[in-house]
Amino acid sequence: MTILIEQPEFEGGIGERNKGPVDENELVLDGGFVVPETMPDEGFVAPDTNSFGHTFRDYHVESERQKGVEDFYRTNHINQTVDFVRRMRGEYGKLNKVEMSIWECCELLNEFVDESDPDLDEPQIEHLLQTAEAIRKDYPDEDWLHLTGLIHDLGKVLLHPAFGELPQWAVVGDTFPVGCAYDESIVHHKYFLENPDYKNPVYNTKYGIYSEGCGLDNVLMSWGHDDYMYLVAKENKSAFPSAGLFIIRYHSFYALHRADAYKHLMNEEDIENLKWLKIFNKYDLYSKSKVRIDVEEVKPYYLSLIKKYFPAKLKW
Ligand SMILES: O[C@H]1[C@H](O)[C@@H](O)[C@H](O)[C@@H](O)[C@H]1O
Ligand SMILES: [Fe+2]
Ligand SMILES: [Fe+2]
Repeated sequence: MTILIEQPEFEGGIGERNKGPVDENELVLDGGFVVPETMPDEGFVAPDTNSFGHTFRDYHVESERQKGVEDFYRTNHINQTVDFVRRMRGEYGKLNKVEMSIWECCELLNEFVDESDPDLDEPQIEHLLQTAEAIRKDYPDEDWLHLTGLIHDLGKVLLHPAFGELPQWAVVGDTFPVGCAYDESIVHHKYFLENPDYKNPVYNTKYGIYSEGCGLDNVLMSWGHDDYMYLVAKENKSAFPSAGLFIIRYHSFYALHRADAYKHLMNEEDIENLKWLKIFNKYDLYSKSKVRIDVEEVKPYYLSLIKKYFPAKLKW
């Protein structure tokens, strides 16, 4: 791994700002993948409870961990503004922090535990492999989807000192559009009241700075591991499909893929890609368990996928 640059300053004064109108990137649909209609008989079975014995994504259960999660969302919702997102995209979109392979990044994540997650407190590499292996059971032929499972959370590397050691609220948790009204279905919605954009008439309407059917790639999402990994995968990809990029960018956008909010911003391509995202979510969420994967055993398979879809070293 080559660390190219010292970490950027986090508060204020970050690099060039994205001043212009929303300048997001194009998602080109490959159209090559058709969602299979039948499922194999014996596949991944989603459990009823998470690794703490609670139902999944229950943000109101009484527990020590849940208090931390609620605290996390309070800070997240207060600070994720249009200005903040533009600043982060401008800075991290340069991809000039580190050069390393995908597998090196998986290993870097070993030390981090996600404070926003009520369902899992294992190191992240476990979660990546659990997700990928669960998908592999049910969709053995969709190797790009296995790889998506492996890499979808790699953006959490923003927590690492080489990436500016961003605070958890700027890296993990559910995501949502900024620049238009925050939908009520977003977890712990009440904390948006203290977000300066909440009172800004340019941003607090149904469409805000967007328009009907403008396409999600034109929408600024709250900043974190999803958007960052999307930028990395998009800029470094050789053969990785756009459905995979879509999953990476929106996998934490539960208001969309679980609550059907923000549909008015979607275009035709988004509607197609959402089918894959909904499939993916099952494995991302319900594979969270205490069952450990033997990393050395599955490593050769994932290295072969990485080689097929990405260059040996990526710019991060
Ligand atoms: O707590 C989790 C976690 O950070 C995941 O990586 C993210 O995708 C989820 O949406 C979030 O709620
Ligand atoms: Fe995630
Ligand atoms: Fe995940």
